[in-house]
Amino acid sequence: MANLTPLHVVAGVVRNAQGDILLARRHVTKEQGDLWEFPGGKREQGEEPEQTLVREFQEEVDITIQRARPLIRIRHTYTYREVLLDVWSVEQFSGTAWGREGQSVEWCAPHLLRLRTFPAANYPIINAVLLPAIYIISTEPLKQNDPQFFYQLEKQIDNGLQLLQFRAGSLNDYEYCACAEKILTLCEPTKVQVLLHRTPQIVLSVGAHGVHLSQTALLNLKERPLKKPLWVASSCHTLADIQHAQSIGVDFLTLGAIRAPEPENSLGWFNFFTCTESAKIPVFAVGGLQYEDMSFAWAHGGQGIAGRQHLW
Ligand SMILES: Nc1nc2c([nH]c(=O)n2[C@H]2C[C@H](O)[C@@H](COP(=O)(O)OP(=O)(O)OP(=O)(O)O)O2)c(=O)[nH]1
Ligand SMILES: [Mg+2]
Repeated sequence: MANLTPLHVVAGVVRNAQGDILLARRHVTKEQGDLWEFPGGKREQGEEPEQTLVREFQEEVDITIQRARPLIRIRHTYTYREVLLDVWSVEQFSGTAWGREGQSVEWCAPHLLRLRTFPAANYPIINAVLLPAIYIISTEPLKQNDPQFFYQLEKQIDNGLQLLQFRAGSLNDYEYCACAEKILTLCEPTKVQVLLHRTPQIVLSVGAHGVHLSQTALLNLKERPLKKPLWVASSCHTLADIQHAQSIGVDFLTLGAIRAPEPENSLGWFNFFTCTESAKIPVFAVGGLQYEDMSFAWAHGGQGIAGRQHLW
């Protein structure tokens, strides 16, 4: 008889001082043999996921984990079993990694992760690894050369901005493109990824890093509008939106509003969690959030938080 409970597997993403990520190569005789993986293994009875993570890292790669936080949970059905891959981001560890079970281990630069062959469940996890925990949505510039807007942008870049969505409903396409080009120039030295809340054609014409689709734009699409490695992100409000986003190959999404101006329209953390549990791609919480909400987002299966009022 088929086993209906998914096999709970806890794995960890560890970065060294250069930002490279620890990978291990699964033994050729194991399930998913000869593929690269994030070290980890099956949760044993009575263990909390964090205890599994600590034990598996000790057993497999001789690393002692001091602090970790949830990154993403993905359910994947292999022919032999459904697996719940519970992936953690390791924030503090000690020790020097080596393959205690005879497996190869390697530190891999993030931009090379997509070139490695992993088990099928891992592909959305790679996006979660490549994305930061904060997705900043810009405020509206008043005009194409709004000095206050660019001052704020430079401040954000100095504060470590990594992922930006440029939103400016009041600018026409010409003004929007001029502004986007200036943003891209300012963001280039620190490799900030800039997604445009406009058409995929505009993304290609100005050389941005991807598109952010509104819920309406998402629902009108039948296929992914840009090729990888450009990002395709979208705004979602319901589980049906999420399923559509996944069916066309969206890379990540924002889900909210967690706290809407009218409380009766708020999604809330419990509903957010229900959605992230069935989602197979990274989900940012959005809507009335502040930096202090980050640990709630992580605890409820989110990649992190997105927003503008309080974050920009
Ligand atoms: N550790 C790990 N397992 C993964 C990844 N991706 C993925 O699909 N899996 C699957 C493969 C296996 O079916 C399962 C993990 O099993 P495992 O063989 O690592 O478990 P374990 O360390 O407890 O090994 P063992 O004691 O059974 O030998 O999860 C990943 O990135 N890391
Ligand atoms: Mg293992």
